[in-house]
Amino acid sequence: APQGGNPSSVSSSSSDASLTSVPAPTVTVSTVVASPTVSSDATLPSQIPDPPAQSWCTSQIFCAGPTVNVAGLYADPKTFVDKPTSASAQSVLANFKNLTNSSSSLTESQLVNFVDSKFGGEGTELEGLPIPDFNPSPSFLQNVTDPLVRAWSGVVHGYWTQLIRGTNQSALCSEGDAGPKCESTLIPLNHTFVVPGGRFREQYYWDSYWIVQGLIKSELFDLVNATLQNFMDELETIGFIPNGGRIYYLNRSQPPLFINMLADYVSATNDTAILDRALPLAERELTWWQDNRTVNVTSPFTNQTYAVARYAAANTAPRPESYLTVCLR
Ligand SMILES: OC[C@H]1O[C@H](O[C@H]2O[C@H](CO)[C@@H](O)[C@H](O)[C@H]2O)[C@H](O)[C@@H](O)[C@@H]1O
Repeated sequence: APQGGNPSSVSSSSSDASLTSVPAPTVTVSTVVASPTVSSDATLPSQIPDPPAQSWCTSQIFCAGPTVNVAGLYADPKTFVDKPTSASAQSVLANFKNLTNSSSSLTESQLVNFVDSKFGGEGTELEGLPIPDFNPSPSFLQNVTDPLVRAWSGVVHGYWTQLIRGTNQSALCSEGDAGPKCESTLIPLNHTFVVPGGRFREQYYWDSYWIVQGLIKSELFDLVNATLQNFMDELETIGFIPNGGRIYYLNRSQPPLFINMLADYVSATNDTAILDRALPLAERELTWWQDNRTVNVTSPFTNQTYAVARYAAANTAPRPESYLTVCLR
């Protein structure tokens, strides 16, 4: 949903013939324009120390280094960190340095101009995708007896068409022959995925567990498979499944529900072939939790020692996507 300011949209819609019985989806990917709460000639607070560098996110634009987010340009600090640069990181950083060197007191409007000229729309590395063979009337709907609830369930079922994303390969920041073209916080995924929506533009770990429950009811099994393939890719390349599909989530996890999603998918489809790849990776995830998130706790009452898994993050800086929210507390 738009989050303040006049929405500027990048839309994609489907004309897939199999969707003729439901309205073709129009997916708004990019939404927000700057809406600072102070006047445009207000100067930025000086002497704000840079967030300390974090080994799990070395981006000097989005995680460490001087941050644009001190200016509060957007109602939601996640907006800025979801904007890919439109030039190489090196040139964006040099430009920012010039700007701060040339003026002892940078103003809000100078910063708005800088961001508008050096960054693209948030989420533009993603694209809305149609659902091939979307069935507007899956069998679970026939079992809903109350006509009002059935109609409402049909509307909710239709929301899937708004939430399907892929990595927009043509907008992806990657190092080509001529060097890096841009920098982005997106963790690119090879397969289609389902997003929670609104400011949550990427795949999330435990949201996907609930999403999978719904996709199975909606008979969208290929999307469940794609969700699992993305998580398996992450287990292979990252070693665990991060909180969400952005680099600023790389030190956080969510409840490890991959194995539950896998079990639900296999029960619903009998696609046991997936297990060849999935089971060793499920083991790898368990080992990661044992090695990285498990502590021994001894009961003062029984003197028994238990291995307890818990959430933890090695972090000494504000969360990039919640920068001012944390700093103003
Ligand atoms: O629906 C996605 C997730 O939304 C919330 O958490 C996310 O936003 C928080 C603030 O930016 C951030 O700290 C957290 O790491 C993100 O996952 C919600 O709390 C989650 O339960 C949910 O998965």
